[in-house]
Amino acid sequence: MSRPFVFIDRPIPAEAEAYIGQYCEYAIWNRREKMPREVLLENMSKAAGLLTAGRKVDQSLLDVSPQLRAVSTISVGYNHFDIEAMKARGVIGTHTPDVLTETVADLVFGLMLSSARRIAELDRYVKEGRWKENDGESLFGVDVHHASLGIIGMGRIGEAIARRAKFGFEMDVRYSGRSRKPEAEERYGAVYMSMEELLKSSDFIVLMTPLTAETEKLIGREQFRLMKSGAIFINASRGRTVDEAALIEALQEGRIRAAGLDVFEKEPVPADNPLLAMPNVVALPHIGSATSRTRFDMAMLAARNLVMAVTGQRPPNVIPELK
Ligand SMILES: NC(=O)C1=CN([C@@H]2O[C@H](COP(=O)(O)OP(=O)(O)OC[C@H]3O[C@@H](n4cnc5c(N)ncnc54)[C@H](O)[C@@H]3O)[C@@H](O)[C@H]2O)C=CC1
Ligand SMILES: O=C(O)C(=O)CO
Repeated sequence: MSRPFVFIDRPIPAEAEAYIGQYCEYAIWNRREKMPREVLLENMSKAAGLLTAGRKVDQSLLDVSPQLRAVSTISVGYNHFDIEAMKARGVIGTHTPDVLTETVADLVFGLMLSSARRIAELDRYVKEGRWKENDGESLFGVDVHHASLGIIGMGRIGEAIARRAKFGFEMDVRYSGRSRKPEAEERYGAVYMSMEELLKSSDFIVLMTPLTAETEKLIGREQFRLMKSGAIFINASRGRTVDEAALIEALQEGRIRAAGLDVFEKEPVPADNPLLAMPNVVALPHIGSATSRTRFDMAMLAARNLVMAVTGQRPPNVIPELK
């Protein structure tokens, strides 16, 4: 039987590339710069599989990919997949859940601690030689331990955040969502409540949902108005789950104390985004899963998913909507 041809649209670890090479013919775009469209078109015209991390898989891509049977993304989020178009064409979509859960939860805690204790802001202050200006109180922050934490999106990562909150920081955890999560209630004492109640009562609010039609701009002007005065808002989900203009307004008006953001409406975030000029905003370049080990594990899992899908086996990580 001839080996399937797959296209890898970004550099990946040598081990993942070698693994794919054991089972498939492949081409790889091994450079950091933007791929010319002709390269994509040429490869997709014959590819049975695509390994990517965020490329839009929509009708226009499917139209130039007549042989395509599977797309494997090196991410747990798959909002770049047009699920209906993939379903209609019978294209399998896989992602990389679980392997990044703890790494992302660590980063969320980093954002919480940095926003509450002003770590990034005061790091700049010391390095700029301004320590001598200090009058004590102007450097005060707020405590993370024993504070209340509202998690919107109590999934894999949400639970890992709840575990750290409960056992590491003795926080009072609450969550909202479409359904109750009895394990999270039992293990972390998480209290289920409406989003409105959660917003009104939490010192920290962490957004950890996938981006879907339902969660797009889930947090907007009305939701920021409901938040406790002095609340800290953390987003490590996707930029578009938040109405960024409303977030900017809430910060400018001092309705909320601070924000910790790993994701933005537009990425890379433009240098003139007002959020970047705010000392009480911690801004990171979408690095939730970015540790060497986790990125390696994600690439290996995505490679396995791809190989299984294009060699006629059922990969373990087909996205739920396409199962
Ligand atoms: N910043 C980063 O680098 C990373 C961001 N992410 C984002 O985090 C998301 C979550 O990942 P996992 O926890 O693995 O997914 P998951 O599917 O285990 O959890 C998502 C949770 O959100 C809940 N949810 C969905 N719609 C909701 C709504 N309207 N209100 C409240 N809850 C809702 C779901 O019921 C589920 O419990 C990913 O889809 C991705 O967008 C994931 C990894 C890294
Ligand atoms: O996995 C994801 O969804 C990311 O955003 C990057 O790890």
